[in-house]
Amino acid sequence: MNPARIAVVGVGMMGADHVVRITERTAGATVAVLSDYFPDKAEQLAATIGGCRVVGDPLDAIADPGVDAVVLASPGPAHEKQLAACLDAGKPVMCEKPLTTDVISSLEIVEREASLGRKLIQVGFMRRFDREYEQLKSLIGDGVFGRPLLAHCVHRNPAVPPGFDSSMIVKDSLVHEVDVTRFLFDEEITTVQIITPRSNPGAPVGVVDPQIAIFTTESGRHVDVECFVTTGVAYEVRTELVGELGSAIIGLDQGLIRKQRNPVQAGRGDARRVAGIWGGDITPSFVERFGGAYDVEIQRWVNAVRRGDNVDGPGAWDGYAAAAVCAAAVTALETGEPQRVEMVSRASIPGA
Ligand SMILES: NC(=O)c1ccc[n+]([C@@H]2O[C@H](COP(=O)([O-])OP(=O)(O)OC[C@H]3O[C@@H](n4cnc5c(N)ncnc54)[C@H](O)[C@@H]3O)[C@@H](O)[C@H]2O)c1
Ligand SMILES: O[C@H]1[C@H](O)[C@@H](O)[C@H](O)[C@@H](O)[C@H]1O
Repeated sequence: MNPARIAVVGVGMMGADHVVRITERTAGATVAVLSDYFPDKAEQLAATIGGCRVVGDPLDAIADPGVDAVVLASPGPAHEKQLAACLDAGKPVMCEKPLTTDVISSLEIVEREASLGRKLIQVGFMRRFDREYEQLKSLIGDGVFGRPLLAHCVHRNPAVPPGFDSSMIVKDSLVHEVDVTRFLFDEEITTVQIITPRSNPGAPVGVVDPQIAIFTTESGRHVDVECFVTTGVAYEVRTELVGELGSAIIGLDQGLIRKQRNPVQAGRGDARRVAGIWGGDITPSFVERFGGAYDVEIQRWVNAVRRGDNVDGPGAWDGYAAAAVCAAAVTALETGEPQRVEMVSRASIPGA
């Protein structure tokens, strides 16, 4: 089978990382074309990897007959047009989150893809490919903790780029916990509230940081998230899942830590930690924390592309659902009131 010929559109931090990933660590794929709003940037990167062409206009890169599939790592506002071009060309695309930057255009993309009868879009919610998140998901599937009841999440960044505002904490950072909630519990989020404690003096002027988000899901589960993006410390992403019969936490550099009723002494309220100690390293950024997850994400996507299958990772619907929750969360942030998430039903779009 020939390698999949990939165009990478947008070669900034994330795009350049994917170029190295595809070139050095992905089987069955080759970077054929690079494209960026600043072609010089693409030229410089192309010179370091060799064997690929630079195409100035991203839409030409997508339509290029020498390209089988596209990695979109341009900024969110560029995604709508570029995704539409991928659908028009019938090419699979791995689109970094967000799908698009608003709910209406996200829904349009869902409808457009559904009308083709093929799943071409994967959204870059890489946590679904992280080993620890996969372990949490399997624990739920195995019923080890009975039914899951709630989750507590922490999402801390040492710093954010210039221009990052309060709503971007929702749309750029909290969006990952939105997807984690939907992934773990397999149901939609129905309400969202944002609580704003006293702001960190180290946050840029006007940026409301930290934020505490509270989600309620269709079946009444609760998820709370501390999103704090200017800690000045390190990159910390933790999720603790609490079920009827026990709990488990990931993100402590200890692997998954489980607490459950002692099977021997069950009934006496006894609990034991199955593994782990406190302490360990904290990753400096998402590149280290989720490097393995990005590798798996891209490899599985490439495998699906080569088989000619529908992509099987998080798709356009997941991107739309995340956009709908984030829109409600931004309103919740602005008003201080809990908000209902407004979404169309999936069943109303055949093929979505
Ligand atoms: N999954 C994750 O953990 C993760 C992490 C970081 C960023 N992201 C996402 O990746 C995308 C890129 O983020 P980044 O941090 O690499 O940003 P970046 O600013 O470092 O890179 C973006 C690149 O796109 C180029 N560009 C701008 N407009 C363009 C256009 N219309 N067409 C093509 N190229 C264009 C820029 O010149 C730049 O080189 C965003 O959607 C972001 O949300 C995801
Ligand atoms: O764009 C990044 C990226 O999505 C990271 O995974 C997230 O942890 C950061 O908060 C966000 O700014």
